[in-house]
Amino acid sequence: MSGTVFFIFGATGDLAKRKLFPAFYSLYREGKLGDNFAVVGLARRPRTNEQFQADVKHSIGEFARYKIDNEENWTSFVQRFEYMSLDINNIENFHQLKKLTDGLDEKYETGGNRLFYLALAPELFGNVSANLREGGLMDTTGWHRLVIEKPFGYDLASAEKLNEQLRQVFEEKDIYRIDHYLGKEMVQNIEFVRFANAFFEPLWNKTYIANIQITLSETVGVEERGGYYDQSGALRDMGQNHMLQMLMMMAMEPPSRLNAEDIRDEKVKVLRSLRLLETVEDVRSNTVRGQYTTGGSNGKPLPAYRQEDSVQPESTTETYFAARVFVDNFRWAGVPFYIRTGKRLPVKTTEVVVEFKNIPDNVYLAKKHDLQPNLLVFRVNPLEGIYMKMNVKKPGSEGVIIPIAMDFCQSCQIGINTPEAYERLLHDAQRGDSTYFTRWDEVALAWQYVDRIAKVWPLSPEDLSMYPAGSWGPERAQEMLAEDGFKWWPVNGQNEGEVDWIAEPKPSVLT
Ligand SMILES: NC(=O)C1=CN([C@@H]2O[C@H](COP(=O)(O)OP(=O)(O)OC[C@H]3O[C@@H](n4cnc5c(N)ncnc54)[C@H](OP(=O)(O)O)[C@@H]3O)[C@@H](O)[C@H]2O)C=CC1
Ligand SMILES: O=C1O[C@H](COP(=O)(O)O)[C@@H](O)[C@H](O)[C@H]1O
Repeated sequence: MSGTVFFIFGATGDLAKRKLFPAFYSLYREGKLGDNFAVVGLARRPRTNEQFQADVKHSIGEFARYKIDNEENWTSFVQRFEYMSLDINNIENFHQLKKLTDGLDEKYETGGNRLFYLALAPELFGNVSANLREGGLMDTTGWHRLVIEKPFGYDLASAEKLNEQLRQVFEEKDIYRIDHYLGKEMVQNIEFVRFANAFFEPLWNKTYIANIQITLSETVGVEERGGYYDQSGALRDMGQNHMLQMLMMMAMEPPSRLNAEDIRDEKVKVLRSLRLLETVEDVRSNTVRGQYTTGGSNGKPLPAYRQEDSVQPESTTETYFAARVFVDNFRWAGVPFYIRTGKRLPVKTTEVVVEFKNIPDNVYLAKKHDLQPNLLVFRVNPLEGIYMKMNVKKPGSEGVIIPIAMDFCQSCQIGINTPEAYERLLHDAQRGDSTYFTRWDEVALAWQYVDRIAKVWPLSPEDLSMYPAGSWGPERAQEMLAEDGFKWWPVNGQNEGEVDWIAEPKPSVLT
């Protein structure tokens, strides 16, 4: 592993505390950081190195996968963390940072390699990159990479502006735009399951697949992020990035070579094939939006979105979003991809369901009453695994067909040792692998798709449906699938009060 100085801009913030410091520790424990590294924490508030190291220890104690159980090992890790108080807008601070870093390069023999991680509010991204150059931090012979958090812009125009600012300092190949869903084990697994299995690969098309459903449901509300979220909403917060990324992974063609550019080329082709929602009516009939009102979960009352901190009392921001998306290419002609996400839904889960078409008319189908389609389900979060729903003969019966599940629960087997998304992504950025980061053309095309929807929504304010916190969101989302003869399949064994089919399958009786 090449030597590296990591810079965490926003080192006193929530992301650094909950995700980044624990990720560093896991990578260190697994020997993935090498010996030649240092971490510089940067934010405005004053901290001594000792205070900062104590913060890092606290964060790791609370959030890391590994316990701190060896004092010598811990000391060798934490002494590499230094803190400097820096204001993004103060160029003098960047000159001081250069001096500090030149010393660290020498001390840890990093070869001048620098990884700048911006765990900051997006409006600061442009200034940081300009000041990195002005402050001389790019003047070394090693590599210089920028890791940048989402959101990347608010719409296509603002994303373009930000991209131009970054490109004045960094080449595209050195910009690592984070979408943490791409760091999730099961999202990465999609392409392996698809392309490494003879019984899926040939079926992965319009002839055999009826529809694909992607659900990202959350039980939480907007927590402390009301100010940001009220400007953003579910479409921009989750739709533009995580949901379209998963859709791309499901729909892309196999890449010719397993390298970052070839894989991302294939993903981009999916975005280019998305059927744009051209007219107001297209948007209205293919999207659903909602906002939670007061409700409850497990007997606990929950406030309405409009009562949350930093949210406008008359806000029309959507906290729920669903859409019917078409990928207009040969493979997917006519196959709907349904996507939905929302806050304050009944369960926290991310799942992708592939519903296969019914088998051709044969003796079973001709006599069937309640034969259910085969499903392949990717469980992404919080459970990780894959299950398949199949039809089999009920043991001991005469022709009773029951659906059964073949369930591979990866997280049950690997448990707490599953690497966190941020660990993988940090490690990939250090070793220069940008496969699971979003390239500029992906970001731009995703905004182009989302912008059209966002522009049209205000024209039909009556389409914003209110749903009680703790429910499954607007009824219209069920109707949208019913129009096509489909329904949302239960996620995590729950949906609209249905009985979990795994627990209590309804038999189809052959007469
Ligand atoms: N938290 C999360 O789980 C997630 C966060 N993100 C994204 O990550 C980024 C950071 O989020 P989060 O950690 O939650 O935000 P926080 O508000 O918790 O932290 C912001 C950080 O920025 C620093 N900061 C603010 N202004 C300046 C300045 N002028 N100069 C230097 N430092 C400054 C703050 O420190 P100080 O006040 O001391 O200067 C603080 O360390 C955002 O882009 C967010 O959208 C993305 C996904 C998840
Ligand atoms: O990017 C975001 O993701 C989280 C959900 O992430 P998960 O890994 O917990 O599923 C979401 O809560 C947040 O609003 C959004 O900004």
